Amino acid sequence: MLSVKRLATKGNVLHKAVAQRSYSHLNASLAHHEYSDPRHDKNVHVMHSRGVNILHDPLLSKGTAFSIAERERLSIRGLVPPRCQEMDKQLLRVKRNLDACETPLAKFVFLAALHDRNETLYYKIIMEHLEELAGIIYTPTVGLASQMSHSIYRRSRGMYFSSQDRGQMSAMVYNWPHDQVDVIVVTDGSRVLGLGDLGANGMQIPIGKLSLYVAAGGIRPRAVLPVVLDVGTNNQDLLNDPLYLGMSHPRLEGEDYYSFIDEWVTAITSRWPDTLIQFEDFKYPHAYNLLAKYRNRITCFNDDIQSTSSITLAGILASLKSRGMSQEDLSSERIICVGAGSAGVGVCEGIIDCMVAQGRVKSREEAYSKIYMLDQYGLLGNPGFHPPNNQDDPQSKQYQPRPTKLDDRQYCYVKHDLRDQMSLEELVRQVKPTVLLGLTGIRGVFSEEAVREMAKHHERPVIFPLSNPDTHAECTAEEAFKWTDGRAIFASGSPFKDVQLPNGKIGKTNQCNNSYSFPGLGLGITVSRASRVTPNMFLETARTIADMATPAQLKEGVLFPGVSQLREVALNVGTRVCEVAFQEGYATAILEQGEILSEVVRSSAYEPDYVPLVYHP
Ligand SMILES: O=C([O-])CC(=O)C(=O)O
Ligand SMILES: [Mg+2]
Repeated sequence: MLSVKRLATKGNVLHKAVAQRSYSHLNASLAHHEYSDPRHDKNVHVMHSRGVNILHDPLLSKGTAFSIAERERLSIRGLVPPRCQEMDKQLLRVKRNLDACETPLAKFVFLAALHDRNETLYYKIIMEHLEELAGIIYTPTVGLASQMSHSIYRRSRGMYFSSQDRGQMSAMVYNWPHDQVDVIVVTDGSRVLGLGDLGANGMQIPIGKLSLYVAAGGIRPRAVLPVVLDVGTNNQDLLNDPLYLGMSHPRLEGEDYYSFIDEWVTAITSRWPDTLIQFEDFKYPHAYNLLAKYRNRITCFNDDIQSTSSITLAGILASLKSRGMSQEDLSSERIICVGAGSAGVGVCEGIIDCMVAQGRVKSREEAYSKIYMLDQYGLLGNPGFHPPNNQDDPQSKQYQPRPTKLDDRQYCYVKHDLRDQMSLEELVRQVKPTVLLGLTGIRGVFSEEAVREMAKHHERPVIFPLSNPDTHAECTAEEAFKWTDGRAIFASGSPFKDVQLPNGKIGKTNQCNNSYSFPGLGLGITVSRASRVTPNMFLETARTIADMATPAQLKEGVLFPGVSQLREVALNVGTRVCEVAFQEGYATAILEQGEILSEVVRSSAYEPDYVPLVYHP
């Protein structure tokens, strides 16, 4: 294993070589090492081929920015317009064209095409306008783009493994052209955001997540791999659509499903043993079962369960400070979580982990007692407490037990002293929660009655409608502020604009999305080459982010730095995750004496700048 220090030195050697224009001494072994150097994108890129293919390779192309000397060196003289244009002019052109697109979906298609032509320029524009463009390449527009993916399809990106590839996957992985893959985001498209089963159309989600891994987390564009596992779909509209691009059969389930995933994991880890695998948008309970199966075997985590949990915990911890309390007061909160799927259960587990780690609860069971969970039927409560059905009154709501039993993870939240399936409104009246979390994927679940009731009992009710995209959030920011007379501390999964309040003040919104947590996690794991992703890494991610807002921001209800600061957030999180990886003994990179981790992490992060291209046959 090359140490972090030695990798840096290799980069410097190459850099010097370019400065002196003495390319001839770059021997094959250096050129080979260049491919395993996480920083080589910053220094020089050694090419083994030249000609028009370079123009058409989005990882290498500079479009009109190739210098005359480079055009000569790479045999592309005459294949681009005569004037060499630096990146600033290219950015101007791209931004003008982007602004002329009339709809968010048109912007999405435009940016995807840029991604396919010139990745450096794509990341430059994304990073310069992160706040504006995150809403296009990521939630909410990526949700619409996923629904429409088969209609807007232009060019393939990433890899698809489908039910027709069984038995072939360990050979197929070698079709991917890059030997080093640092991060894979994989989905089976079974629960895409709050939009349900979108089958192979789910590919837009790994692509969007990995764009943020690069833009915010500083992972190199050539080292990311988006993947769809196409095990069929139960979405009848897609199955009936002649343009749909995925397999045309219902989803594999049971043993067929799990052995399919197993074949894929084996194939991937045989080619890239130290890659980080992020499981994304798998439906409940597959999401949990896969995490339980692989978390202690390979470097992996589930984004919806673990990184959503981490950022939600960060939001609650920061909200404690903004309400004049300390983060250590977490276990004095009363939390209602509406949603008992992968994100709902995952978010609550993270909160419980933190309560236990803080040591203010006597047991994990006591921590569970602080969180009230509802599914689509209502509170997970005690069926025995239900009044008997009134057979004589056909109008009265008849109690029906849930059609499927709660599993062990959900069962931990059952409140034995409260009636099963109690409505949110009634529960709020009884419990007077301090925090309301929404992870249902259903607009309108946070009713006016429930929110107003909550606001009667607390000066600053914490209202987090976390479902994505914005059209599926449990309530809007306008509603939350209106129903609480502007007093809510508000965070949503997808962005909402700040709200002008009748008293002239501004109701500040926060975006509580896992894009604050996963890019830094990936950076920390890539730099430390951690072999496992551990609960402490998520806990520390939450603590790191919760400590970033200033006292003045907290006072106004701002919990996190804005989306434009995602790179800074990721560098902080990445450094902390790296430290945890070394402390817990999972780091396999070697840190030289005297190296400062935060600097190693910062200097490892990719920057979208054109680097000299050198031809070396
Ligand atoms: O993608 C997002 O915006 C957050 C997320 O993971 C989800 O909602 O599934
Ligand atoms: Mg997700």
